[in-house]
Amino acid sequence: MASIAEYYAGKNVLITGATGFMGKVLVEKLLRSCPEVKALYLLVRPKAGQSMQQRVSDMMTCKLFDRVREDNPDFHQKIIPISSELMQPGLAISPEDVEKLTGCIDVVFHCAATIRFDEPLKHALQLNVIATQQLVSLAKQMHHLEAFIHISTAYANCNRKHIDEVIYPPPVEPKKLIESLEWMDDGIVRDITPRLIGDRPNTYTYTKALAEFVVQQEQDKLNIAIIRPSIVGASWQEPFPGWIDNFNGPSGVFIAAGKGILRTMRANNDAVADLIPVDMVINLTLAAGWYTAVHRPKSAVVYNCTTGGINPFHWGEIGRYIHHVMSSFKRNPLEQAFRRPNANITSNYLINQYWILVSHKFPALIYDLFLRLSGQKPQMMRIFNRLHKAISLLEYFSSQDWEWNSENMNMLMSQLTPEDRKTFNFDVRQLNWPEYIENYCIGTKKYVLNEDMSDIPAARQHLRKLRNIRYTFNTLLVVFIWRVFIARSQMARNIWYFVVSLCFKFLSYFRASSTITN
Ligand SMILES: CCCCCCCCCCCCCCCCCC(=O)SCCNC(=O)CCNC(=O)[C@H](O)C(C)(C)COP(=O)(O)OP(=O)(O)OC[C@H]1O[C@@H](n2cnc3c(N)ncnc32)[C@H](O)[C@@H]1OP(=O)(O)O
Ligand SMILES: NC(=O)C1=CN([C@@H]2O[C@H](COP(=O)(O)OP(=O)(O)OC[C@H]3O[C@@H](n4cnc5c(N)ncnc54)[C@H](OP(=O)(O)O)[C@@H]3O)[C@@H](O)[C@H]2O)C=CC1
Repeated sequence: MASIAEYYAGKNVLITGATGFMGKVLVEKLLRSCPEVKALYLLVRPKAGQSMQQRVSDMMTCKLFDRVREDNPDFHQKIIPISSELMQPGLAISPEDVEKLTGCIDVVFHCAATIRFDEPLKHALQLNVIATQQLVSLAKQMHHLEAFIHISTAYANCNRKHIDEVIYPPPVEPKKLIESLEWMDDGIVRDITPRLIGDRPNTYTYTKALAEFVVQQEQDKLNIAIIRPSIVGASWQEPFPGWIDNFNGPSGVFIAAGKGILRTMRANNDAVADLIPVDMVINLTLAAGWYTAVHRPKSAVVYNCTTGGINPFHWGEIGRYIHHVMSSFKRNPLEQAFRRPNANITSNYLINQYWILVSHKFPALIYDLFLRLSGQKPQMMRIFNRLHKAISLLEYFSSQDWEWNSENMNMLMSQLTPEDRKTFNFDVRQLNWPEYIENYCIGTKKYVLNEDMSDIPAARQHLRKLRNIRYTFNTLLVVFIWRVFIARSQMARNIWYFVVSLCFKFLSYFRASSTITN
């Protein structure tokens, strides 16, 4: 049987969401580890005043592609951008491009989605469900298509506690929902959204569940695999340890903690923190593409791409490793930190609220007061309000426990040759969590914030300055409180005199004993 790289040799691959976090890693890995792939057709839209050509060119110059560039400086010749806006009818692909794609594509990877937790339902439905439906229709017209790989999420069925590698009945028939939302204005849709999503936390997980069903409906006509990654984090090894380019999920939390802004977060200590590195997800995705095309399973195969059942890591452990995370940030500090990094995880709501008040709101108030007094615009309270909104949306995932069955992931691994197991490694048992988290933190600094590692001494100096400010502030606070007490209470005065006289006696004793020994 052909190895994975041999399978992709000479193949034309279509990728949606290639400009996104996972899509980019997929493109890079395909080019680097399957160098004989014929061409990658990327469905890209123009955005923020940039044409799709420009966006793809910019993407290929980014650091992620350094290793591919080294191996093959002409790699860009294999990339063929196709203009497409997935929210439009027919995905806004020109008839010539449709003809080209239907004539040559062998494998489709569908990564595009809106992953925002606060997306209005209509928008999430349009992109995550209707666009998927349209892509499936396009795929059915492809003459040589061997595999259709859909990227879902392990949380599509987060209303269940145990999640098997099956497609569950959808919360509502997608067709009916699409038809009924068509005539409703945005206000009505907003009002009925909580009723519709029911026991799911957001429109994202709800629409991803519907999308799985939409894909499954075509399992008789297409060879389908559905990949369900859990919380996708920075890369483990490839192309560089710690590569990450966004603020989603834990990345924003780590950055906010590293900047000394986030000091407390609620998580269930005993629950599994199901992180999975992006390179492992992509390796599994490519292996699933190969397996689907070669074995052509009769029905859609679902891969729960998670770590919890195999190499579990708990929020409580993050709590213990947090010193590791924080000391990593103290060794490699982020620039312009607000305070020294020192975050805590707690499962207790009241304790969390207390720390929010003392460690978030109070310092923000003081800082904003300082800004106002120095004639600047206050900003810290606004930043904290946004942080609290983001954290409140993430806490659903950090305060509960799920159990995913990942037998298909193990089955797939057993099908790989020893060589492929190394090149397309998704053996999560090999993950060393403290080392991974340390690289993740450094990655947020290097690749998300684009901070120069040579500026670390200055960042450390800034942390020392913050420490001195804290010591001075704390000393002044204690003296102030004590002064207030002494002025008002006879007992405080008595204690104060007692402590002072005790210190004096000690000093006299030590001076006397050192005079005798001399
Ligand atoms: C030490 C403690 C350690 C403990 C670790 C604990 C970790 C817990 C993490 C739990 C994670 C659970 C995730 C569950 C994942 C489900 C998996 C998936 O399927 S799906 C995948 C998961 N999906 C997600 O994770 C999506 C979740 N995110 C969202 O839904 C939205 O971002 C939002 C609603 C939270 C905020 O919306 P909104 O307020 O409108 O804000 P915008 O987004 O519009 O951003 C505005 C600007 O701010 C920028 N920026 C952002 N953060 C930071 C930062 N920290 N700093 C600086 N800057 C930051 C941002 O780049 C943007 O810049 P620009 O582009 O304008 O230049
Ligand atoms: N990140 C995570 O933690 C997890 C992600 N997933 C799934 O993985 C997949 C990829 O996620 P991720 O890479 O993190 O997401 P990103 O938000 O980084 O990328 C989304 C991609 O979709 C494209 N896209 C969005 N809207 C449109 C549109 N209207 N027309 C054309 N393209 C569009 C974006 O293009 P553009 O650049 O033009 O905006 C981008 O390339 C998603 O299906 C997600 O559900 C699953 C589990 C966890």
